[in-house]
Amino acid sequence: MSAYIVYESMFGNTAGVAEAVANGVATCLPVELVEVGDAPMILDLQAELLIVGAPTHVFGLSRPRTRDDAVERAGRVISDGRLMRDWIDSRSALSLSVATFDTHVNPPIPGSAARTMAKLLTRRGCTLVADPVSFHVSGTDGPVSPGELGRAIEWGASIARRVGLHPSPA
Ligand SMILES: Cc1cc2nc3c(=O)[nH]c(=O)nc-3n(C[C@H](O)[C@H](O)[C@H](O)COP(=O)(O)O)c2cc1C
Repeated sequence: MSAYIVYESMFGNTAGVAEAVANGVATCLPVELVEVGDAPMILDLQAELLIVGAPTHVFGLSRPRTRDDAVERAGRVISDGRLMRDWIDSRSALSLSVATFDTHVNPPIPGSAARTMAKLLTRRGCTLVADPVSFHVSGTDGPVSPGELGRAIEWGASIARRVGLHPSPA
């Protein structure tokens, strides 16, 4: 059994949280971490557990317009290719175990990329193995709020333990 973590990130905060989640998962399962623009097609994934992470943009997942706003703000961003919503948007049924996380400003405002991704993936037949979770950043550009990277490591480890101990039936 192995895990794949795919993330989208403009300013680097979600990338940092994804790395922390990967460190947690790696305590139990082999794991690969990849930016969404470099990920294989979702249908071709050779993993039993898929974890996806993205920044919350305008109450949900990024769109071309919100990506442009991030570029205007930062000049350069990490994710400048395929959108997470397009990567997830497979027309075929999927049967992966999935968990979703996002980054989100603190104090929180309504809406969550993690919940949007969970909805898109379960609609395609994936099974959620944990409730969608948000990790906080201190402002639009970050940094990740104190304690959140530790929480991300523990979240990754808890999912890997759960899935590793109770693999879904073949
Ligand atoms: C265009 C844009 C829209 C955003 N909309 C929201 C929002 O609706 N809710 C929220 O909590 N944060 C919002 N944010 C803040 C992002 O969630 C924050 O920039 C992100 O967590 C940083 O992650 P990253 O460094 O991986 O891009 C927005 C940021 C941008 C650039």
